[in-house]
Amino acid sequence: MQYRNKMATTSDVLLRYGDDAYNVKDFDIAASFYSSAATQNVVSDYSEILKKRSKCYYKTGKYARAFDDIVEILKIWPSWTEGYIYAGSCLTYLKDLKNAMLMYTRGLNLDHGNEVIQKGLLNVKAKLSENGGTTYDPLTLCTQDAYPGDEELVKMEQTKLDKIGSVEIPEFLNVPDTLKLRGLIQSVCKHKEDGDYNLAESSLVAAIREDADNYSLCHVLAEILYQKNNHEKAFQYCEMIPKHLRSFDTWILGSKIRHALNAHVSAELWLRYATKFGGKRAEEAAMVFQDVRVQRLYDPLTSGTKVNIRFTEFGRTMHCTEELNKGAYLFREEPLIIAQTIDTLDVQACGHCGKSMITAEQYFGQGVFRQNNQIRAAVEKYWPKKTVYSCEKCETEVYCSKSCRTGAWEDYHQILCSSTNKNIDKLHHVCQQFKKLREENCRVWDGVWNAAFSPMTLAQLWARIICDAKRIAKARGGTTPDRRDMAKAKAKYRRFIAYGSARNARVVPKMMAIMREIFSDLADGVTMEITDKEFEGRYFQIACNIQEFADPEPPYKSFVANAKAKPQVWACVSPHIRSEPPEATFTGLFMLHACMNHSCDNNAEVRDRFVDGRPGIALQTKKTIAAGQEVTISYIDNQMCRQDRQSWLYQSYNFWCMCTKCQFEGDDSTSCTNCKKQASRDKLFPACSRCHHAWYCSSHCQKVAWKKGHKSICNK
Ligand SMILES: C[S@@+](CC[C@H](N)C(=O)[O-])C[C@H]1O[C@@H](n2cnc3c(N)ncnc32)[C@H](O)[C@@H]1O
Repeated sequence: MQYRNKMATTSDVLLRYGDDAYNVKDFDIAASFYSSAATQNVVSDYSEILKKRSKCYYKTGKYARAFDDIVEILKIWPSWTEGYIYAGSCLTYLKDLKNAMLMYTRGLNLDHGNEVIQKGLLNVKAKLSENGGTTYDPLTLCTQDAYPGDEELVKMEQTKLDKIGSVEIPEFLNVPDTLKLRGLIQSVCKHKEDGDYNLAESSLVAAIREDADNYSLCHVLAEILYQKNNHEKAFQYCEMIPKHLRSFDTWILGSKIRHALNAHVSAELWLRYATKFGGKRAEEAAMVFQDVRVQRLYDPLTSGTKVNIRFTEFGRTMHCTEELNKGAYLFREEPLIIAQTIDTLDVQACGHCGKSMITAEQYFGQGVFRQNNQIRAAVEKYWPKKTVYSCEKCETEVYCSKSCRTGAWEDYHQILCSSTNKNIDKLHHVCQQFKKLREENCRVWDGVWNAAFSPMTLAQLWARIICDAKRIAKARGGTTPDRRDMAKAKAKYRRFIAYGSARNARVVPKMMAIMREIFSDLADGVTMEITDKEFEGRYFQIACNIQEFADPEPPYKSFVANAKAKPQVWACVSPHIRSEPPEATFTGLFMLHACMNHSCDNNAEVRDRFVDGRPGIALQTKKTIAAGQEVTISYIDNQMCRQDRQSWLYQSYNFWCMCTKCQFEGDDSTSCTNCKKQASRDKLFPACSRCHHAWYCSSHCQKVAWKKGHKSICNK
């Protein structure tokens, strides 16, 4: 980076440049010249420039910036009705609906009959009621905190970036030739308009040589080079802009360039600046930050699959990378942690991998098994022989192999084994007691437990973190994990969103106490403090992301297949075959699966499948999914009516579903599903004759709704 003579270009010239660019609809360049003009105090009509610039921002979708300018103008000129319309519209785009309403209302106070304002207001009100007051805000749930090890990564990335170097600009002593500069800028605008980026690039290079202090030009050139995928050159021009002169857009552009150059952590660094200095646009920067982070964390996980993960207004979302037909598989995945569901604890299964080890006695029931010799003979011959490996110390947990037993010990059981942790028995006892309560249809055990998932899942999670931290400490030659080791061990779980409204630490204080006891007294000087916050956070992580799954090939399946092949055997076995056999079901946390949002009209389904020889899950399409389309699953039973679906989702996951099915199905015949008109008590609205899940006040409303979306969800 060279230091050059500063030579300001006068404001009226900058204004003219801006107008030239505006006239050829190059609003980005126009805005950058208006910005330069606005910073020069000699300009007589400041609000006129802001007006021009806000229009450029508005036209290029930079609504927060446009809004900021409009507010400035309104301070000078509060009776500018059009300003309130623009402001309302910007805020609507920015989803700040309450303030949008305020702006429109102020405009309406000035001009009561203004139809544009009235329309804007109606639109905002409709959007507000659509949102149903949801509080889900993925940006506040996903922080910008660095990951352990990011510091070292940034240094490595910077060394690589330094090698790209900077642009050599000769020292200028002469005053820029404004006429020549204007000509060059006009040709930049023209070439950009014609889509000829090569010519635009060479004119910009010449313009920068003429007026190297014009960092707007460096920004525009870097942007063009970035679009042309010439990331290294783009980086060089972006680097020319000194830190204190970088605009919000430059921080964003710089981060994109770094991201393209595989300097993902540096990109995050630039985006932190963009968020910090973004003012009203901070949210925009925060979205880009999360998207960059999501790509850095998830692209390695999705390589070789047919999906990718991106960040949208609904947080992490999964998308198809190619068009897929119904029945296609998207990916398979193994769980990060698993725990057997409380209801199925009687069915023997491997505690480490989840393989079913159901015995013939458990399957047929003790009575049948003991009294029926033929069954016992068939079992002897055809039931797969499984050796059960118990934990050698506690004999409580069982495994399907020696390697699972060793794996379990290394991964978590050394913390949760009653031989080393006396308090774990309390948790086992609670699980058994709660199982009994659930058999009596009790879903909540006051103060002890209230969730559908087993509390053992929580214990597993903490135990795995401790075991990982111990491994990390050992690898660096330490004996006891320190804070950094713990942070590293916890890092992978940061991918799981934690969202909910109940204060579970207060709702189930007895479980909190049990967990505190289990994790307070660990050997080797290791501690895990289960604070209220830690408990709440982990509880919600599990509640929001858990998935039930089971061994796809439990022993009875091969028994049935073998027995069926022998008619004589089958004749005696078949009367005892169970239509709903007892299953050992597990709940698990899966990294990719946890990125899938819910839709009541989901396009994919979770299947039980083996992954590397162990029970896991596979995602299968339910209908054709286009490339780029979001992949959704259902968190609930979609056969329920709209009202039930909505309340289940709100109670369990804290959001109001806004999927197509929820939008284009109604609740009952008392209101029109399309226009929301209320029916009179003696004349309710007729239902859609096909699906009976939508009600309309007129055939006009029915036709409108059909076209708008009912068509896609109307099933016989
Ligand atoms: C398994 S996560 C799905 C991925 C999530 N978007 C993320 O960023 O991690 C489940 C959480 O995502 C949110 N979510 C899922 N589907 C949604 C939807 N249709 N509308 C709003 N929020 C949704 C809820 O907060 C839910 O608890």
